[in-house]
Formats: sequence, C-alpha cells, structure tokens
Amino acid sequence: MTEERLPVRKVKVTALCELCHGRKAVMKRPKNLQKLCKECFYNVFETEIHNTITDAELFKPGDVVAIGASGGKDSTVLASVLKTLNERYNYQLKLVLLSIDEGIKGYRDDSLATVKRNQAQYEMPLEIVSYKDLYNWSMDEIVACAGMRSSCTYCGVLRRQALDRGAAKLGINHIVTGHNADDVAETVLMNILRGDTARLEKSTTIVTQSTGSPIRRSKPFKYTYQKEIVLYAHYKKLDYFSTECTYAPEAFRGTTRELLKSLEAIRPSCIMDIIYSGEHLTLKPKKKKVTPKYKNQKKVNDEVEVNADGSVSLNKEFKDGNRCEKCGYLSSNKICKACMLLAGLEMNRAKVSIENNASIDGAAKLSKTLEQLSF
Ligand SMILES: Nc1ncnc2c1ncn2[C@@H]1O[C@H](COP(=O)(O)OP(=O)(O)OP(=O)(O)O)[C@@H](O)[C@H]1O
Repeated sequence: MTEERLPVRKVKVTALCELCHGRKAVMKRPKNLQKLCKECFYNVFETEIHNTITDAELFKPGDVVAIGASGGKDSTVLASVLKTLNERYNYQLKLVLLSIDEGIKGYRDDSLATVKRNQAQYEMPLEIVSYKDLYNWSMDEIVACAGMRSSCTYCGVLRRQALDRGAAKLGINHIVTGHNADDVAETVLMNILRGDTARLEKSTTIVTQSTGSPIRRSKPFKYTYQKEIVLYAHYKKLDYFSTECTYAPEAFRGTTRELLKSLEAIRPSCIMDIIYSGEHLTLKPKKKKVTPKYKNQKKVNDEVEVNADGSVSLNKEFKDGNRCEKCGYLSSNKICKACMLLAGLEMNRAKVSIENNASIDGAAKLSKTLEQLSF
C-alpha cells in the first residue's frame, strides 16, 4: 500500500470542534471534512468501527480471534482499536497476533520486528508462520525463479493459505485483517474495469471464507478510510512499520488506486459511494451450463474441471472438508492453488538448473539431469 503524507487539511486555529464545540479543531476529517479536535476524532473513529462490528455481528463472546499482523499501519491500528473496543464494550474476545513471514529480506524481517514490539505493547500472544517452513520457498527465492511480474499473485495465494494454516495450528477459526474502505472500493473499481463480475459480486463482503476452509476472515475496517487510519496512528503515536514491499505492486491495482485517489481528492465521499454501489449491485443470473444434446452422450472429462485460475476441481462429489492431494491441507480442489503454483515453480527451477548445467558441462550433463527429473 502506498505510504502517504499525513492527510491533515489546514484548519483555522480559531475553529472549534464541530462535535464538542469546546475544544480547538486540529483537523478536517478526511471522510466528511468535519472540523474535529483529537478526542472527538478518536471517538468517532472507534465508534464507527464498533458499529461495523456489531452491525455485521462479527464476534460473539468467548471467540478467539487472530489479527493478521504485518506490522504496517492498518493491522497495527486494527490491533490497537480491537484491544480498546474489547475492553470498552466487553466483547470478551481473546486476541492473538498472527504474522506471516514471506521471506523478503530488508522488508518483512524489519516489519516483524515491529510486530514483536506490538506483542509486548498490546499484551497479545504472537504466532509467526513462514513461507519457507510451509512451502520450502521464500518470496525472495520465488522472485529469483519466476521474476517480479507475478510476485503479488504468488504472494497473495500463499499468504492466504499461510494465514489459514497458522490459524488452524492455533485452533482459531476467525482471522481479522486490516483491509480498509480504500482497499474495498479499489477492488470494486478494479473488478468493474476488468469486467470480472464473479469477483465483483463478492468484493464488498465483510466476512469471507474459502471453500473447504472452516476459517472465516473479516474486515472490521471495511468502512474506515485509509487516511483516517494514518491520522489515528499518528496522533496515538502507534509503533508501526512504514516501508513499501520490495517487490513491485500489482500494476493494474496500482493504477486503480491512483484513479481512486484522484476521485477522492475531488469528492471524499466517493470511497463510501463506491462501496455502497458495490453492495447494491444486482447481477443478472448466470446462464445455465449447456448439457449434452443426447441423454446417453457422456460429458467428456466428467471427473475434472479446470478453473480460470488454473486449479483443478473434481466433480460434485468432491465436497468441503476434502484435502489437497499434494499437501494434505483442506481444499475444495483436487490440488490446492498454492500447490499448483509451487509445482510451476519447481518446473521452472528445474529448467533453470538444466540451462545452467548445460552451459557449464555441455550435453552430457544435460541428459543426466533430464534423467533425474521427475515432476
Ligand atoms: N505478512 C502478513 N502477516 C499477517 N497478516 C498480513 C500480512 N500481510 C498482510 N496481512 C494482512 O492483510 C491486510 C492487508 O494487507 P496489505 O498487503 O494490503 O497491506 P496494507 O494494506 O499495507 O496493510 P498493513 O498496513 O497492515 O501492512 C493487512 O492489514 C494484514 O491484516
């Protein structure tokens, strides 16, 4: 996520807070340009998140909830606000920090140091799960093998499963993430621009769950502006890590983000308006699948269906609770997405190793390597 300058609009020193009418206003609230003092800002910011949580009935007393903690501003503010609300409204939650170490030198190692400090500051247990341990690949190795272009695709799929596995290891079935209103609006816009109606339908859902997984994910910041998260972290002096990921952000998302920022500058409410539009979109019912013309004509390849993302689904008898044939983790597909990507990487690594060996020792070494290959 692009790090931005502190989004405080200048307010005349004499202006009073429009909520308490007693204290001096120190900012114009990014969401609606209301002039507020610090205390009233904290209050509306936290109360809106509390309302999101209660309206969507995200938690129930006694829940153990894992906070996806990257050390960045969103998840750090999320940990801080959830701790505050849990105490203020007696949610009776047990909060745990769950971090994924993707293995990105100079980035994730530093941000994990922040999460470790947060662990002490917020008095929450911390679990760290690494790509290297789970998949035997770090992101640095993946990029060295597959290049920068698709790094976000690999990282997204692997992180999703890593978070699920980390939560499962702790016996937790609810993960909250710091995805905010800007992220949600950006996703709606991106799916409209791509004509991706299947994803568009789901892009504003506050609670999601992968097929086959018992673990729910939710976004308590669904209606929280990124600029307000930055302001809150700044005024509260929260300890967070603010460096960009070493690898390039997904190009199309980056462009959509810029578009959204330009729109927000002209009309701050457009972030909420896009989310509202996404929530109220009604899509045409999907066309029914074409069935074979003749009763006795058997569908070719009845057992297996290849999905748009390259993964393979079994026929309808393959139900939730099934496991990936390669890694054994829960998956509604025969081979889970992570294993599909990793298999592609292994093939690439083998290819690179063949090419390297060929240049050193020539054809004899190449045929020897080929004999050893098994996919
Ligand atoms: N390495 C990680 N470990 C645990 N959770 C993560 C990790 N990376 C991302 N997340 C979760 O996913 C959310 C969105 O991640 P994204 O990569 O979009 O970063 P971001 O918007 O900059 O968030 P943050 O400021 O929290 O880093 C984060 O707020 C966090 O809850």
